[in-house]
Amino acid sequence: MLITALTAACFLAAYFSWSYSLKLKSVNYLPGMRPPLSAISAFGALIPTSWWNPGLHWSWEWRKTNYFNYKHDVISMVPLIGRPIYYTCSLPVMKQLLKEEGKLGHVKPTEMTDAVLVWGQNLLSANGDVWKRHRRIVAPAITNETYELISQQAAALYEDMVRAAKWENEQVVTVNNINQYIRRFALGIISRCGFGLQMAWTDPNTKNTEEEMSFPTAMEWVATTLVPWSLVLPRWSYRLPSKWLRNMEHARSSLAEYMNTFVETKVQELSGVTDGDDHAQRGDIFTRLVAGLDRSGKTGLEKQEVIGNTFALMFAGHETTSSVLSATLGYLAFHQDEQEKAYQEILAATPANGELGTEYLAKLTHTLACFHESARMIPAAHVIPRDVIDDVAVNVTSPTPGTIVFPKGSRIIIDMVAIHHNPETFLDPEVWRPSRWYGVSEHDLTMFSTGPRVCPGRKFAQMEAVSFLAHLLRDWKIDIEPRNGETRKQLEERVMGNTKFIGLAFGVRPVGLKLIARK
Ligand code: HEM
Repeated sequence: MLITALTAACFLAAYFSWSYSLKLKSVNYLPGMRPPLSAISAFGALIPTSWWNPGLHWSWEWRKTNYFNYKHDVISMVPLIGRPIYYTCSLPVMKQLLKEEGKLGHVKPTEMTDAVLVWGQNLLSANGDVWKRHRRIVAPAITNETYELISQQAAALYEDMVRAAKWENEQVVTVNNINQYIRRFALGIISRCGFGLQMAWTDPNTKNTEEEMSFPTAMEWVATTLVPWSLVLPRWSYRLPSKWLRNMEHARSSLAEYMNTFVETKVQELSGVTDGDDHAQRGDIFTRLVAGLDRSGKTGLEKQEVIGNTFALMFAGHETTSSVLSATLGYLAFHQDEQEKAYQEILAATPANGELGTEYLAKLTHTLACFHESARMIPAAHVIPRDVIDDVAVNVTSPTPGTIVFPKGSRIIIDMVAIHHNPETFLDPEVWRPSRWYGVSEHDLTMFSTGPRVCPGRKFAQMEAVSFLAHLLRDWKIDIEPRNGETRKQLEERVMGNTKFIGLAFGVRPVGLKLIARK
């Protein structure tokens, strides 16, 4: 018995050592991490970052020293259990990989995009020709009219927020969790401007009973809980006797029903539109997507694809922007001089009637730079994963100039945290300095990626962020209270260094702020 067990153990050890040596060979023995579990496997991600397990947060936790002190453009992670992965902290490598990706045909790993496929194929998850068709229809659906709508709706939502929170007559307000307000604001903006859904600040349908769940609540559950957990949990588990799992299933089915109704209603609305009417051309994003339903072949979307894209845009469009906006407010509270600059800029741009339209927002370059700098410090889209379908060669400069070939079938993770904290690219990367974004061209706003799959919601996010900041900073000076004799520096490290995943977006944990009325 003992001999059998020992022999089995020997075989197992020999097998592991043989398969591990193959994995090392597959990455050409490129230096890097050799953990027991992959950082993006279900178990590896759930275990906190520590010396033996990189975990989901390794890139952030070790951001000051990663990639052998940023002396290697590309490293490999070869886990004992799980597939080997290349990671890069180099902006030039990212550009080489993504610039031509339409031609090179990289694909997004399905395990990492399946979670947003539940409602139908969509721009976020699709690859190849399917992606091209979705991109052709979805990206142009965000138009100048959308940006105009954002500036109008941001003003209305901001007023609703102040009223609902009863801040109107207050001189000083203490907010324990500004992120909550911003999340609701961002969901309100994408619902109203993207999909013409007049989501009120205070949800009248707050009962959220077993039978009925409101749209915002269902969206919140799905975006922050169902999507990330569905990467780990099997589908059947939603039927297990647990209130939490039941809620998740309830949220999924409620959202499916809402989205189905939205599409049906919009189809009926559009069926009343005569040929000469350009209503569909002028409409919000959703109207344009539904207008594409009738078409076929290369220019059309199926009903389930319209629903898939509706969800994808809602999802991609609110968690990311709200994460960066929360971080921006945190940084502005710590950097009073930069906040004052933004305030003066906003005052100078505000017309006599107080209305901030798109033309005034275009003048808020410093305010926008504060948003960009926060997106650099804490990138909401923290990784860009790709599988290459052919050998791909890239030029590197560190540790020595040369070429690295990623063999066909390999997985590469473009590490957005490391790219944005790499001192070779960003001088003093740990310093929050908005001026580094002054005059930077749209194509170099790295936090929105680059190449054909660059974020189509970039301008949407910028308009939304600047509109919100313009209203809030005009009315309130924001500050943050130290605790137990902390210095401002220590406080900043504690608050802004404390990050987590909100759904699939990366962001700062709840930030508590003091708002002091400007008048
Ligand atoms: C601060 C806010 C945002 C940031 C930092 C951000 C960042 C990014 C990044 C880095 C990508 C590339 C991901 C990849 O290729 O794997 C991306 C893609 C995407 N983003 Fe954004 N995004 C933001 C806001 C938005 C908004 C507001 C929308 C919609 C209204 C949106 C919709 C999308 C979509 C649909 C894609 C997939 C595009 C494709 O694959 O062709 N994003 N975003």
